[in-house]
Amino acid sequence: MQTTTMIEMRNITKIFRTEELETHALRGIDLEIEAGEYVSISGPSGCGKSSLLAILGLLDSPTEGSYVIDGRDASNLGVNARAVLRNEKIGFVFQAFNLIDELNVFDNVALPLRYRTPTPSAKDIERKVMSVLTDVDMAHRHKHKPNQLSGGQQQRIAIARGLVGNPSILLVDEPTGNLDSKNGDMVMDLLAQLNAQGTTICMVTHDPRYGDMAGRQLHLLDGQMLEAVAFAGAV
Ligand SMILES: Nc1ncnc2c1ncn2[C@@H]1O[C@H](COP(=O)(O)OP(=O)(O)OP(=O)(O)O)[C@@H](O)[C@H]1O
Repeated sequence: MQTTTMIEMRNITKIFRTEELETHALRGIDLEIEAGEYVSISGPSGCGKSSLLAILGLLDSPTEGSYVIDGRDASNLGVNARAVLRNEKIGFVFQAFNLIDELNVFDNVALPLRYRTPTPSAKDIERKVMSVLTDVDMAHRHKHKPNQLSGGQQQRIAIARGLVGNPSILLVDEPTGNLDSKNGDMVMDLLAQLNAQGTTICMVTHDPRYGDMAGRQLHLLDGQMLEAVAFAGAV
């Protein structure tokens, strides 16, 4: 079967430097993620998970190393070029949902499309937003404000916002951290279902129960990949 490589990192290093201190957050990370994979990354506090996710998500650049996403070299892009590529290629889901309280569900989900140049037509935006809201079973709530929804529902809206631009990869950071176990399980089931339908997912979690749901589990320690355990899983 032919596969497409979505993520290709080689020897990624991240060093944070201040006048007195040098912190090696990532030490030579090699990472490949194929289209359709569901990968989890876990590890103890301070091991480099957020630093890696920030580079994967084009929020930060590495000190050294190469990063190709969906065939585009992102290793040495300036801030503006990185932002354009991020909008096109990356969907984010955060622990804290990060929805805008003043906007209704529809407008929250539409946001990544409205930042696009050229901006899609209103009709196109409506079609895409309602389609992803249907995928997460929240179309009936499109006029609600985030504070009128449960935590689990808010995270489903955040997932819809992550998916609306048809990204190459959905980056998910501790998606159940703010949820009770019932809502957490529901969000994890939704991610598994989206992956089964073809969405490529990379999730950072320190919860081993949820790491198990990914097709491949990676472990970070002191800025290095410990092991790569491959399962027949969802791929
Ligand atoms: N902006 C920064 N300036 C200096 N050091 C930093 C910065 N960001 C992270 N670090 C350091 O880099 C290392 C990795 O941090 P990172 O936040 O990536 O870990 P993490 O695995 O996400 O931790 P946690 O699970 O606690 O969120 C840590 O030693 C941290 O102190």
